Amino acid sequence: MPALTVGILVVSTTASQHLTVDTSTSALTEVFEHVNGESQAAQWEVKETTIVCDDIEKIQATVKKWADEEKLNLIVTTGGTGFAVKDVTPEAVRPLLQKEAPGLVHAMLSGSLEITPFAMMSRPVAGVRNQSVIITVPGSPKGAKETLGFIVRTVPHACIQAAGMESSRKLHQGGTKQLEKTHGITEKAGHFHISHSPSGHAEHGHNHHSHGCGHSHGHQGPKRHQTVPRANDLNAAVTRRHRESPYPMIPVGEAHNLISQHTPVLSVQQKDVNADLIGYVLAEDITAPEAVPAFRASIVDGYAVIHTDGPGVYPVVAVSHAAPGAVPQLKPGQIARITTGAPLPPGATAVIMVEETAIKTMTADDKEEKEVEIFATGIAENDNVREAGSDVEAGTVILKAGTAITSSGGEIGLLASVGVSSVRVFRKPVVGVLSTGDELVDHNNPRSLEHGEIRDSNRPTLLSAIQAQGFTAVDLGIAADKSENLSSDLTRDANCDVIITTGGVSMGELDLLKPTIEQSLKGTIHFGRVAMKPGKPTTFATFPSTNAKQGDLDKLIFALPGNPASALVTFYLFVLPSLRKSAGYVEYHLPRVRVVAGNDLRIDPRPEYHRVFVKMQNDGRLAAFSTGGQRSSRIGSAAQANGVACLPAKSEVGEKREKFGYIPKGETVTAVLWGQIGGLSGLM
Ligand SMILES: Nc1nc2c(c(=O)[nH]1)N[C@H]1C(S)=C(S)[C@@H](COP(=O)(O)OP(=O)(O)OC[C@H]3O[C@@H](n4cnc5c(N)ncnc54)[C@H](O)[C@@H]3O)O[C@H]1N2
Ligand code: MOO
Ligand SMILES: [Mg+2]
Repeated sequence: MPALTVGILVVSTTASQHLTVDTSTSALTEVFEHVNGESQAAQWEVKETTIVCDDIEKIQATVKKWADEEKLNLIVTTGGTGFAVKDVTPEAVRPLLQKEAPGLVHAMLSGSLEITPFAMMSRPVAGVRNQSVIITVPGSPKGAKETLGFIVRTVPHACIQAAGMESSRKLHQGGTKQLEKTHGITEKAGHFHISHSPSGHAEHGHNHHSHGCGHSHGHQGPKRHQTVPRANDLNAAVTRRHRESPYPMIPVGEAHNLISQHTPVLSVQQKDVNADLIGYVLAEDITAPEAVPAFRASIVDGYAVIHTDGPGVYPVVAVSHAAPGAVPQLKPGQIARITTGAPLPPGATAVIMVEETAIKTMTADDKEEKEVEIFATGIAENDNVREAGSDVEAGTVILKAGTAITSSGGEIGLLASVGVSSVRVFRKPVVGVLSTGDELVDHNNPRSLEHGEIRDSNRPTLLSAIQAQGFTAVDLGIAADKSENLSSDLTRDANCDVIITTGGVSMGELDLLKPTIEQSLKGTIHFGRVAMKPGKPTTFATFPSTNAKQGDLDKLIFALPGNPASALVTFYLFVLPSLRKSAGYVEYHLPRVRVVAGNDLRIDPRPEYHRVFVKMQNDGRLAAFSTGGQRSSRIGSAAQANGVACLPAKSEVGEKREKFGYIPKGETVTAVLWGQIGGLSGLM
């Protein structure tokens, strides 16, 4: 798709007066950038941003300029959609719309209502003016971001149609093909039909929105996909099971959004400052109770002087060591021996390094210098002096809320330097790991395997990865492929905030996780399939907690595929960001970098996450080398991998490449990193 141009109009009287308070523009820009990073998604270019006060005429002037003159593809206003007297954005935008878009309004409201009932306090409008699609999202950066997130992957098609783009037919078909593949959505005579149901009885699609009755139908099943039938009935015979997955295959980006939406940030606790604080995120700004240094101190070993005295021979009248205690006053014509970090004698204005001096005379016992000659010339006031508070001023904020305590030691050191011994941080989630499958045998069971048995490699893998990422991992063992076992094992440790299971989520008759979550745990499955390789049956659900300590927070379940490489890749791509969000991380997704393919990388009908080792090259670029065979069962594909190269689906790479079957060596692709980048070996 060509880049679609966007204008972001912040409607806020405060922000229009104090430009610095606007964080909505960057929050919305981030959403577009995030989507740009998804290989199969539309590309957005934020072309215009401006801030106006809550004034109908000003709002209209900007929207008209962007729609009528600049012909931007999408105009997003944020703010002024509430019920306050000053809120006039819908009143300003509505008369400008030549066509209204109730579908977009519905999508924004229904998505937001699932997050907070306060969404009903927003009065969005949406529609088309000339060739521009216009939407109005709420003012809070969080709300704005979430609301935009609900439509941003679908709205390109509206923009392309509204713009009557030359290639719209072709682009649109391409786009629809993608939607069809990932959502089960098809377009017939301009209407979208959502056919989530393999049995064909749930063809609701757009009429869902067009009854005009203003409420949704009472379908059972996952909240967000209201046309999805429930998982297999636990008590039904195998002949009654679904023969096609009832779960729509959603794009990876949508899976990330759903996980973010349902991942709570956990409560705040007080923690001591020591090595156990690593990985926690501060829940408060930390103000320095003490200054560093607390006194004027020397930066070098030498002699404290009065700088105006200049070079010459001076009597050594005192000694100041880096030790507690008072130091006598220095008078003009006198100097004092001093060590690095020791307090300056009152009256001293600079320190001369010992290397720039010589002993002139000594005390009678020859043990100390009596007079010293200073050679240094051009000494300025405060040379080699650390003023009190010059590293840290008492009362200033040294670390802001949202800062993660890293293992580098820097943050712990800073806190310790000002005498902070405990801080308020977000609680980290406790993560249970349960393997499922009758075929599993503990990896350390010394007996040899019987026919059909395999070693449980997922549990030690995930327990290690969770622990290495700084979270508490609880070993929930192996559950047999029986629903009663699964539900009792899933609820066994009430302290777990998050449970990761592996296996039992695909189409086999013993794949019982999904029905168990829905029917026994009364949980909600937010998605049950993702368009990716590996990881297609990745399932994300929440269920009510019975642990009073966890308040009314639901527990999260990541039911990962049993295939070992699939389980580990989906752990990094989906579970880890969620754990980090719960722990208060602001940047909770894994870092992405652009890399050169170090080998030809085979492409698949699904977007593929190819395990690679990313390493710096002699030319200064990063290159990604395949770890070899990428079959989902081969956990060896993750050994020595520090991330994955994100490869587009075959259908996304153009006809020539599609035939070719791989991304050639030397091509640039995006990689997601979970380990340290390899460098050039050798000294700096
Ligand atoms: N008819 C279909 N079959 C399959 C589909 C499909 O769409 N239609 N999807 C395939 C994909 S893709 C994957 S991935 C797997 C996922 O399977 P499950 O998550 O249901 O997992 P299981 O069936 O229980 O096991 C799959 C595989 O993994 C081995 N396994 C399980 N647990 C462990 C463990 N703890 N350590 C090591 N290995 C484990 C298990 O023995 C199986 O070999 O489904 C495909 N099928
Ligand atoms: O989606 Mo599966 O994880 O390819 O083997
Ligand atoms: Mg299975």
